[in-house]
Amino acid sequence: MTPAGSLLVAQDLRKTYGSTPALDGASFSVHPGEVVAVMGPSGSGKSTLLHCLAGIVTPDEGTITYAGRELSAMSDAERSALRRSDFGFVFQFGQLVPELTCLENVALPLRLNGVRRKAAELTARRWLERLEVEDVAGKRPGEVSGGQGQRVAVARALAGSPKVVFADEPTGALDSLNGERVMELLTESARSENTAVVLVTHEARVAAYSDRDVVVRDGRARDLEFAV
Ligand SMILES: Nc1ncnc2c1ncn2[C@@H]1O[C@H](COP(=O)(O)OP(=O)(O)OP(=O)(O)O)[C@@H](O)[C@H]1O
Repeated sequence: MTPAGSLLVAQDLRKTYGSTPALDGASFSVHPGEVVAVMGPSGSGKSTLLHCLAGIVTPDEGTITYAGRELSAMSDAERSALRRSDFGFVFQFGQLVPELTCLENVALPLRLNGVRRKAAELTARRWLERLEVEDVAGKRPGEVSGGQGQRVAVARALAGSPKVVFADEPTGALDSLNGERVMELLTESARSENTAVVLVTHEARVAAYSDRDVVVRDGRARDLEFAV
C-alpha cells in the first residue's frame, strides 16, 4: 500500500485477545477528507481495527501513523489529547451523556478543548441546525428519538472540527429512512469540512456513502477494488 498523502496509516496490525486473533496483518490508510467504509462479516476484526486506528486499543504488532506521528510513540496522555483535538466518534448507541442536554452534549468536546461556554454553545447550536435537530437543543438524550439522538451524536462528533471521524455502525439502531438521512448528513458535513470518515458497517446501503470500501476478513483488510 502506498501511504503517500495519507493522514492515517496502519501497517501490518496484529492483535490477539487470549487465543482469539482479532487482527492478523491488517493494513489500512485514509486520506484527508476521504470517506472509507470498513466492511466484513461479524467477528472479522472491523471494530478492533477502528479502535486501533483511533488509539483506543494498542495493537500487539504493527504501526499506526497519524499525520506523520506514530501512535505507539506517544504517551497515554498525548494519545488522549490527540483524540480530543483531532478525532470525533459516532457509535451505535449510548454515547450521549444522559444528564446533559443535547446542546450541552454537542458543546462538551469543545469545552474539553478549552473553548469558553458561550462560544462552545454557539458552535453547538449551529451544528444542531445543520443536522436538522435544533428543536431538541434543550432536551436530554432520554427525551429524543433514536434518529434525533444519532443526529445529535453526529453534531457532537463534528463540532470540534476533527480531522477524522470514526463511526462504528452509526445507523445500526435506526430504521432505513433515518439511517440514510444520518449518513447523508454525516458524509455531506464531513466532506465540506475536509474531515476523513472511517465508517464500520456491515450494510452495503450504508457503505454506498463512502468513497472507497475496505473489506476485513479474518483480521486482514484490503481494498475492495483490489479484492475482485
Ligand atoms: N475486548 C475483547 N475481548 C476478547 N475478544 C475480543 C474483544 N474484542 C474483540 N474480540 C474478538 O476479536 C474478534 C474480532 O472482533 P471485532 O469486534 O473486531 O469484529 P467485528 O468485525 O467488528 O464484529 P461485529 O461486526 O460483530 O461487530 C472476534 O472474535 C471477537 O470475539
